[in-house]
Amino acid sequence: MITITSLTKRYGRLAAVDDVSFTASPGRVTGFLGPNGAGKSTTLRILAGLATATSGSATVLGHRYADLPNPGLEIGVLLDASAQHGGRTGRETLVLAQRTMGLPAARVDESLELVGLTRAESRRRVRDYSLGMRQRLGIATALLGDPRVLVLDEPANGLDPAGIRWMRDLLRGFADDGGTVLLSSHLLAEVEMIADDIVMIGSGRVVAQGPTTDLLAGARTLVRADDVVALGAALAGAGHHVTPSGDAVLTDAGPGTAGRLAFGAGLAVTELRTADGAGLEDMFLELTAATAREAVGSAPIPTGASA
Ligand SMILES: Nc1ncnc2c1ncn2[C@@H]1O[C@H](COP(=O)(O)OP(=O)(O)OP(=O)(O)O)[C@@H](O)[C@H]1O
Repeated sequence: MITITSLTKRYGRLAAVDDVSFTASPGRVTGFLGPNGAGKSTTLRILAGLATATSGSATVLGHRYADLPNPGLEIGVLLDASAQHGGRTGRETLVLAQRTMGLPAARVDESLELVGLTRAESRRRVRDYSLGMRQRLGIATALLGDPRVLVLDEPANGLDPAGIRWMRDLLRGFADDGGTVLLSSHLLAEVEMIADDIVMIGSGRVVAQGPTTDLLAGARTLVRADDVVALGAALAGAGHHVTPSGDAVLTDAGPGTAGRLAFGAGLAVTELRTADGAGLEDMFLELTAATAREAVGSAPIPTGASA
C-alpha cells in the first residue's frame, strides 16, 4: 500500500506538487498520469526518499522510505533507467545491489531471468545497453529484494512492442500476486490497458482519480458554463457524478439531462458535447488542458499505439 497525503512540494514560488492525496492498493496497478511538468516525478522522488516534501507525507506500507531499515525489501523503485552507471556490467550493477541489501547471491541470476536478460547480456557494460535493456536491468534491480511494492517512472519507455507486452504481463502478475504497483506514464493507451486505478494530475494537482472503468464510464458529457461552480452543484444536486475540468465539468449525465439541469438552474451553457467512448487519451487532454504548464493540446501525445 502506498499512501500519499496532502503532499506539497514547493520550489521557490512554484508548487510542483500541490496538496496531492491518493492511495495505491495491494493487488492493483495504479497508473499515475499527467502532462510534462505535472509533478509526477517529483511525487515519486519524494516517495522514494530522493526529495523532501514541503508538507504532507508519502508512505510505503505505513512508513516513510527513509524510515525503512532495508527499503529494497519493501519497495522496488525504477525512476530513471538511463541513470544507471555505464561503466559497470549489468551483473555488477545487480551484485552491488544484492550485497547492499544482504541478499543471497542466487537472487542475481533469478532477477536476470525474471526480466529476460541473458547471462551474456549481463556481462556487457551498461553503456552498451539499449534503453530497453536498461529498463529490464532497472526492473531486475527493483525486483531483487522481492518487494511487495513497485514504483516505476515511465517503465515502458524504450521497450519494443514485445517488451511492452512483457512489461504489462510482469506488472499484472505482480499485482495479481497481491503486490502494489504505481507507475507513471505518458503512454495513455498502455495505462488504460493495464491500470486498475488511475490518478491524473495537472500543474501539481489531482484532476481525476478512481477505478479506470469508473473514470471512463463517468466521462460521458462535457459541459461548459460561465458559472461552473453552480453548474457542478446543479448536476451533483441531481445525483450525477461531476469531475471539474478547468471552466467545464465532465459528468455521467447525458447531454440532454445535463442541458436541462443547467437550464433549470438558470445557467447559460457555452459548450455541451458528448465525451462518449473518448478513451483515456481524450479524457487526459480534456482534464489537463486547463492546467497543463506546457501546450498539451497542441502537441502530439504518444498514444502507445505502437504497443
Ligand atoms: N529541482 C527542481 N528545482 C526547481 N523546479 C523543479 C525541480 N524539479 C522539478 N521542478 C519543476 O517542478 C515541476 C514538476 O516537475 P516533475 O518533473 O515532477 O513533472 P513530471 O510530471 O514528472 O513531468 P515529466 O513528465 O516531464 O517528467 C516542473 O515545473 C519542474 O520544472
